[in-house]
Parts: sequence; structure tokens; C-alpha cells
Amino acid sequence: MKRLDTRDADFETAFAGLLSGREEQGQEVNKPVADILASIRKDGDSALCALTQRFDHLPVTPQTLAFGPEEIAQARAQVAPDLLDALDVAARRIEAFHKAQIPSDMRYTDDVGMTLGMRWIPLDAVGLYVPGGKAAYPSSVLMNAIPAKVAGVGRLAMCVPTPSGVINPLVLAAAERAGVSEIYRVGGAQAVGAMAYGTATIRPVDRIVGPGNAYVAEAKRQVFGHVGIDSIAGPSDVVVIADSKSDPRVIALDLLAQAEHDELAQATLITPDAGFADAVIAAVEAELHVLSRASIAGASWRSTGAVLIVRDLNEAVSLANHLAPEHLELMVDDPEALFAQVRHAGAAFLGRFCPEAVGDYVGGPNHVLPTSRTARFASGLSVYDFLKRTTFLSGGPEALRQIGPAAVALAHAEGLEAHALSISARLDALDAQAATPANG
Ligand SMILES: NC(=O)c1ccc[n+]([C@@H]2O[C@H](COP(=O)([O-])OP(=O)(O)OC[C@H]3O[C@@H](n4cnc5c(N)ncnc54)[C@H](O)[C@@H]3O)[C@@H](O)[C@H]2O)c1
Ligand SMILES: N[C@H](CO)Cc1c[nH]c[nH+]1
Ligand SMILES: [Zn+2]
Repeated sequence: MKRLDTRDADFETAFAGLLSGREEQGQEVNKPVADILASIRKDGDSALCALTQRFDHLPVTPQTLAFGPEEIAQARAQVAPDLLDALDVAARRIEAFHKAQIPSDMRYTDDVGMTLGMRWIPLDAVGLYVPGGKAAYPSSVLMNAIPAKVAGVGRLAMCVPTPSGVINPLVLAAAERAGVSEIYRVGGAQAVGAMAYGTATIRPVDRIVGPGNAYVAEAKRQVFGHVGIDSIAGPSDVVVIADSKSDPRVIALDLLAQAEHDELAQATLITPDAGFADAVIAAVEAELHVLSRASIAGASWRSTGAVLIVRDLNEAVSLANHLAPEHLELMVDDPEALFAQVRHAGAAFLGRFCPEAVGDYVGGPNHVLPTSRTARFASGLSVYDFLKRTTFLSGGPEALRQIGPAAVALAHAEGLEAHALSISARLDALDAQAATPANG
């Protein structure tokens, strides 16, 4: 963990190190991921099964790659009713938020009489990656699948690793609740490769979405272009801006809530109060003695954790904007005022009683969010990830007469004769028609 004060002489250098550290994640996995993708492309199912055996210690054949309907029904039956109720609370809230996102088609007729517009069309088939290496994520099943369903996607194929064959039944229950059509017990870069290129068992999809570790994130980056992807949602990160009125233990737990995801997760506190900073650091250490996932959380906190002591809250937001976090908590008296200055964050959590963990499960907005500073240019998963736009133009002779000549001139300027002729031939025909006396 780095404890930095903006008043220190070497702060700029140390902060620049923090920023670059955040972007460099994944560099060393380029080559292994490229090799995995190449073998899936070449050998399909047999490579997928061999890699699943190697990385997830699961003997699997093409016949057992998919979960069957009985397995899914059995899994649901194993889940306690109160947990199914909780799943339903989450699903309904996620559904409501994403339904509210559905955009409207656009259509208008302009001054030359052309009708112009844009139609939103759902994708045919999407691949949903649900992480499963170090923890099971039923909540991520809902966050991936519900927006796709709401958007109207026809085929939802989901991949989830099942290390040594162990699957959390709630993951399958969540997939069933969300309307996932196919579920495969594979993970990592090989799952991304299978969904992108297709195998004999897994038909290719058009877009792959969902979070995952550095291998999954890199695989998505490498298959991009062949298929679409959402943002890169890799190891989680959080920036908490807190003043000294916050409870240090509560803030420590907010930091650890992200740190416990992954050794590569990044948790940062920014506060104007040095005494409060030290109280939070002490509280983190105390919690690390009792948390069940202390080894992961502790590794994350020690290697990438940071505590930044600033002059005031304005400076805090300015640093947070540089860090462009996946999650930004504003644990201060007037969070709205601070939020007005926020430029880069995947999701913001405003107020002392709105912790990030609520958003992970039951808030409604998506928890699949841009990590590793990609919130500078990317947004969280939404219905827009499952829709594409087709623009349309519809016009008659009058409109062509008015705007056609400009197009002909531009086509000539680009040296594209067929373009020019495709318009001028029509204009000539219109002129000829106009010159012909009308029959009868
Ligand atoms: N941003 C979000 O919305 C969000 C949500 C949930 C989880 N997460 C993040 O997702 C990640 C989940 O990671 P995870 O590891 O638990 O699950 P995961 O499913 O992403 O990764 C597990 C897979 O990684 C592959 N793998 C592991 N070691 C490998 C190696 N040495 N070489 C090649 N492949 C290897 C294996 O194929 C394995 O199946 C965490 O970083 C967590 O922070 C993010
Ligand atoms: N915080 C994660 C996104 O970075 C999502 C998650 C799922 N379960 C718990 N948390
Ligand atoms: Zn979380």
C-alpha cells in the first residue's frame, strides 16, 4: 500500500507511477492468451476440452461442455428459497433500470423532403462471460444477461469456469431466471475464443460481454474486430473519497470489498484528513485478520492499495478523475456537489449509506464496468451493448434534384466516376421525363 500526500515533493512522480501501474495490467498475458486463442481456432472443441482440463482441472468432452436442463433444474432445487427471493429482488431491480434505458428510434423529414432516421436492432447472438475462478458470481449472470434479454437478443450463450467441476447452484439458477439459452462449463481465454470463433459445440456469437480476470480481459481485446466486445472489465477497482466524518472501519470495508475480488484489484482512499487516513489504514489491517478472503484482499491491498492525502475535496475529485476508477464512492456531506465535478468513473455511489456493494447486487445499474482507467472512454454494460443502429434515408425525385448535384461534384472531386454517374444518371432521367410532354 502506498500512502502519499499531495504536499510531498515527490508526489507527482509517485502518482504517475500509480496511474501507469493501473494501465499496465495484462501486458504479460498477451502471449499466453494469443497462444490459447490460436489453438481454439485451430482445434476447436478438442483444444477447449484440453485447456479446461489444464486450467480448471476439469475432465470434459464435447458432449459434457454444456449444462443440461436436468442439471439446471437440480441446481435451482438446491438453492434456499430466501436466496431465490434475493435473486428475484436483484433481477427485478436490474430489469427495471435496463428497461428504462431502451432508446427510441429516430425519424424526421428534412427541408428537402427526405425522411431520415435510425432504427435500433438487437444483436442475434451474444456470448456472456461469467467469472468463476476465485469466486462464483451469480450477480454477474444477472448483470450480463438481463440487459441482453431486455434489448431483445435472440440467443444468449454463457460461459462460466467450474474449477474442478464445482459450480455454485445459484449461478445456474440465476442464468435460468435471466433467460440464458445455453450454458457452458468453460472459462478463461479459451471460453472467449470458443464464443468468438465457434467450435463444433459452441456456435460463434456476434458480441462477447462480461467481466473476468486478466486472461479474459486480454482475450476479449484480442478477439475484438472478429466479434464485438463491451468495455474491458478486468480486475475490480475502487476509489473512495471520504471525509473524517465517515467511520474508518466502514471505509476500510468498502476498500476491502473490492480488494477481496482479486490480488490485482485496486483500492484507493482519498481524504483531506491525514489522521482519518491512518485510522482507515489501521482498520484495514484489523479487518485483514478476520476476513475470510484475507489472503486475496491482503495481497491486493499491499501491492496496489493506495491512500492519498489531499488539501481539500476539490483536489480529491481532480485526482479521482485522473484515476478514472471503475467505482467511485463519495462519502461526504454533499456528494451531489462533488459528483458535479466527476468526469471519469464507471459508476458513482453518492452518500454515506450508498456503498458500492449495494450496486454490486441490488441497486439496478450494471456492475460490469470499465476497469484499469478505461472509464476515460468507456461505460458500463447496458442495453446499448446489445443493440446496434441502422440508419435510413428515404427520398423521392424532388430531394434528389436538390441535393444530388452536390454529391456529384464531391464524387468527381474524389475521382469516383461510378458514384457520380449513379446519381447523375437518375438526374438525367428526371430531366428527360420533365422535358417529355405528359401523355393524356
Ligand atoms: N468489473 C466487473 O464487473 C467484475 C465483476 C465480477 C468480477 N470481476 C473481476 O473478475 C475477475 C474474476 O477473476 P477469476 O480469476 O475469479 O475468474 P475468471 O473466470 O475471470 O478466470 C478464471 C479463468 O482464468 C484462466 N486462468 C487462470 N490462470 C491462468 C493461467 N495461468 N493461464 C491461462 N489462463 C488462466 C482459467 O481458464 C480460468 O478458467 C476478478 O478480477 C474480479 O475482480 C469484475
Ligand atoms: N464489484 C464487482 C465489479 O467490479 C462486481 C461484483 C460481483 N459480485 C460482487 N461484486
Ligand atoms: Zn464487488
